[in-house]
Amino acid sequence: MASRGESGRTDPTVVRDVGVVIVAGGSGSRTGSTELKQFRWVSGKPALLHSVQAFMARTDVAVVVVVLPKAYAADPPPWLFQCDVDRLLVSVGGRERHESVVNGLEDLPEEVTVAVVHDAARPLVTDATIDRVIAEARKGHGAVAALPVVDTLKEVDEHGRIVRTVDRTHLWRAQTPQAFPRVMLEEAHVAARRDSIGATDDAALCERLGFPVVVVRGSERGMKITEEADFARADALSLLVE
Ligand SMILES: Nc1ccn([C@@H]2O[C@H](COP(=O)(O)OP(=O)(O)OP(=O)(O)O)[C@@H](O)[C@H]2O)c(=O)n1
Ligand SMILES: C[C@](O)(CO)[C@H](O)COP(=O)(O)O
Repeated sequence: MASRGESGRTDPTVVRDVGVVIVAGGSGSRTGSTELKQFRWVSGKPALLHSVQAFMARTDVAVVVVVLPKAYAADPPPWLFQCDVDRLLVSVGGRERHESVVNGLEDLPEEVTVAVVHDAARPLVTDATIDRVIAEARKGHGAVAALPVVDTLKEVDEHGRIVRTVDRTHLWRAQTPQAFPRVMLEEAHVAARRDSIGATDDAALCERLGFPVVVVRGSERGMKITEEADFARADALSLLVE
């Protein structure tokens, strides 16, 4: 179920084949706050609005589907419409992130051939990262914004004892946006539901089927707001010029 904004304009000369699903349907429990982290302000505006406006600034984006918790999907916050409302749809979130993604994908219009999934919890997404993942998805494979691991990684047991040091040579930290040929992502989610498989990101559902997925360099600005302390970090990062 989706609702479309009212007024707005479209430029018939622009080819808009990209559909973006911004997943904002979570409860943000790890912040310890009762206020939804995706609605809280970061660098002068609600976290979610940063991503909506960033994706709408890309000329090849046909539609942005915002997936909200059920209570908000029927009556979204008014500030959400500070964008090109003609390209905005609102869908209802699911119990798990991957269910929210599926609900958003189902509302993408038929003309969309490239599907992008982005966490509303990553408000400071950069234009360069968005363009990189879309460019790679256009080549027929999945693309994940990511950063190489630069810290030494330790595997630790339940007592806090280090079990071993993990070879980090080929390890990257996956972020979002993640972009895919639409048919690839839809097939991956159908298979995951059939096999009762969940995953913390969309790329994993494609990888398990042997679909090609590459990493593209993301940004430290692409950090995810997970815990309360991340809000101050995001505000500080927002001041950095990439
Ligand atoms: N059922 C869910 C769960 C998560 N998300 C979204 O997926 C993104 C990444 O998830 P996460 O950071 O884990 O957000 P929450 O699940 O809200 O956080 P927590 O796990 O702390 O409750 C967030 O933008 C969140 O809103 C979603 O749309 N639907
Ligand atoms: C999708 C993601 O942001 C990639 O790093 C991450 O897996 C989301 O994890 P979360 O536990 O749902 O925040």
